Amino acid sequence: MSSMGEIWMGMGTLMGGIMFAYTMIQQFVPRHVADYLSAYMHRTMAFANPYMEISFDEFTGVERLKLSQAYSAVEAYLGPKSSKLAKRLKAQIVKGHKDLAFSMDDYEEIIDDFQGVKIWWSMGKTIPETKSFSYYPSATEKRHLRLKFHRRHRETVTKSYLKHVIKVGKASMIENRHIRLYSNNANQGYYEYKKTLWGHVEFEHPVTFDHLAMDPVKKQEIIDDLVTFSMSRDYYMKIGKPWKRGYLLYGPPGTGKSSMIAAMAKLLNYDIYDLELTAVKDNSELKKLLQDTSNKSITVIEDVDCSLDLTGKRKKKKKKDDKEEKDPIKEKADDEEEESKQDSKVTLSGLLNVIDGLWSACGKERIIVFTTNYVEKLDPALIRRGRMDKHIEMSYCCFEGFKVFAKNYLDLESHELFDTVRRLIVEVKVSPADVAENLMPKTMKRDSRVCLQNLIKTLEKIKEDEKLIAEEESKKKENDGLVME
Ligand SMILES: Nc1ncnc2c1ncn2[C@@H]1O[C@H](COP(=O)(O)OP(=O)(O)OP(=O)(O)O)[C@@H](O)[C@H]1O
Repeated sequence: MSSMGEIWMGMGTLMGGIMFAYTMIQQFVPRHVADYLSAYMHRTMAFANPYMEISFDEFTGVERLKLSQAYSAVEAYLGPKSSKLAKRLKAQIVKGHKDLAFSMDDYEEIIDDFQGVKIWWSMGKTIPETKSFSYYPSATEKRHLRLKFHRRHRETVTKSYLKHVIKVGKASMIENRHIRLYSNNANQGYYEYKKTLWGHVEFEHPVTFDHLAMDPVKKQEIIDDLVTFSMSRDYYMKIGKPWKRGYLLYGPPGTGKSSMIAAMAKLLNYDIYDLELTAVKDNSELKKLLQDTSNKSITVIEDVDCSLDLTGKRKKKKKKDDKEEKDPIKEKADDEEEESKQDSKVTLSGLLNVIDGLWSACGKERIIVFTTNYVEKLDPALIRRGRMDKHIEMSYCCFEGFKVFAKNYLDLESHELFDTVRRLIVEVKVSPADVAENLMPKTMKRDSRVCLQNLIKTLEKIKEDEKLIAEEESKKKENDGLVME
């Protein structure tokens, strides 16, 4: 009787023979026959192979541009195991951690153990065949993590082990999470491999709600609203509404709208997606971009009045330095950029669909924020309650707001400075940004007198500007009168 070893050897020779014959046949038979043979071959191989495999691709979606959450969770789960078990590792520095973070290198394998079941994990990648030579990695080079196990453990692996992997991985991702700031025009690299829908950086804005100078009652109301939203999963499920909320922040320049968004993200630990509408080609690109945002995120459209007009056509954003002389080359480049923006065809209805169309129900825990300096210019449809659930006016500070400034910046022993700042903020209504700009004694080690002088200069400039505006207006009125006569 043949031994087990002999049987396996025989099987091996047989499989090798089949493979050889299969390769030869493939070259000479018509395509549809080759496809049929290929499927048959795989079934035969699978029958003989006692192991099963499951793959996790790095990217998902039709165009394979969306980072797979399952892949990220598995990667996070395998991280500590890889650093102990793998022989070839990839190392990277992670913000906020002293130690390097390790992960498995390409084509490396480690073995995991779960309730006595052995699981092999390997890291692989697919490189598409390219005909031309390139120095740069291909855009379509995609990684995958693959696990292999004996098929008698199918139930254990698919029902328990994978649940365990995803749970542990997700917990580790949350623990090591840093807020990211995504932007849709940051990653338009020259090279194909660099192009993705969103580019991101770590979000390091230091502002929190404690730093925001505004009416404390209003501030607390906003905090409560945000926290309630983030904990209302069951409520949204019960009433059958997508778990999302819209905020409209409006008010004069420099009154803290961007700072408020940063404080919101910090409070909830959400990523920020800064959507530059003028860089979006059309409605379908807008949809793709929004579909590619993650849960627990804030999508921001700043100065929405400048990005889209009420008929859905594009408007030029007013350049600050219109009156300044410009370098002609830079001017040409700017004009070209502006023209390309004009080519984009995002419409008002496209934007409305993005906010409350069918697809928007796909994500969870999403906030959308519009900011504007001119709320009256916006189409009421865009900001009606239900779309933009909460309208927040950011304005010049009241006395309570001034107290936050005093706490943030002032040397409280300098009564002269204290009084001037109070007057500027509460009475003259200088924008918080202008005041903040001039009040940095703690950080900049400037003495109070310098701050005071700066503030007085700011005040004088404001008065001068006001005088100029008044003069221009009266001249215009006079001219209008002459024309009438
Ligand atoms: N309410 C505020 N509380 C504290 N600091 C503020 C406030 N408003 C403005 N600042 C200061 O002014 C700077 C600019 O403010 P910010 O960019 O948030 O204003 P904004 O309303 O978004 O302006 P814009 O409309 O011009 O975009 C901030 O970095 C901060 O230092």
